[in-house]
Amino acid sequence: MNEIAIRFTNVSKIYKLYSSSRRRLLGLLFKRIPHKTKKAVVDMNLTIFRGESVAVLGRNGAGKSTMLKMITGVTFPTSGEIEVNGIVSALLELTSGFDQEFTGRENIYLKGRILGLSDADIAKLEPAIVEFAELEEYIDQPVRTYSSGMKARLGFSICVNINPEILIVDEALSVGDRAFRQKCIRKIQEIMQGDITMLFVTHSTETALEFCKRGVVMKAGRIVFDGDIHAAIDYYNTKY
Ligand SMILES: Nc1ncnc2c1ncn2[C@@H]1O[C@H](COP(=O)(O)OP(=O)(O)OP(=O)(O)O)[C@@H](O)[C@H]1O
Repeated sequence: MNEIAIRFTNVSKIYKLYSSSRRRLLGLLFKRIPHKTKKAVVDMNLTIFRGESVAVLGRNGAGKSTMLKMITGVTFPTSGEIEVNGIVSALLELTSGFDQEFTGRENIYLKGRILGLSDADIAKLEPAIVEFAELEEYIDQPVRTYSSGMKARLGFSICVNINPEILIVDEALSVGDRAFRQKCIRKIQEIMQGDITMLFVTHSTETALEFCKRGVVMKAGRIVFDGDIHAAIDYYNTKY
């Protein structure tokens, strides 16, 4: 039987919009503070099996990032349930969780621990992480001395070298210069040869076709198509 990697059951996410930061703060304490609501994800049901590579297509504001953030635990559903089985690595906010005063090496341990790895496991992965990030000279300097590209390279390198079981990629991601981006794409292709589950948010149907076999099309928070990637792209291009 196929193993479930990710399952959404009747998941909705409703954001509350307040007219000022003061009201937003009060809104955390009192339910009655006036606000508008935005349904970012509406009653979503979706099952992704281990080893599947799924593209999520949809225009700006369709709810794609909200869906990913709920998988990684950055935000929580307002209602419904999300089941996630496996170590998740998200190429979304690559530098989140870094301590600017810590060195690159110390941050590898910091982020590795956040991702649930033991120090012994991280020690084994450390050389590959440093090498891939091309930060040998700087790895023992505080991260605050890094350029934004260097930080992103370190973040990317940690995410792809920890042997994730579920990889979440947002194409908005731009890591370092062109040569490094090519290297990232090759690395993603390489880890996709294994038994990894991948979720790929993209506006590019070409990229979706290159990486994914299944396509989910989202519109206004709902899944409007789910199936073979060719059919999903056809739906997105002609019926969306
Ligand atoms: N923190 C938030 N507070 C309020 N509204 C939000 C928040 N995050 C997202 N939204 C709203 O939820 C809706 C879905 O946003 P989301 O970022 O998930 O869309 P998206 O499909 O990822 O878009 P894009 O392609 O532009 O990245 C949008 O209308 C957005 O304005």
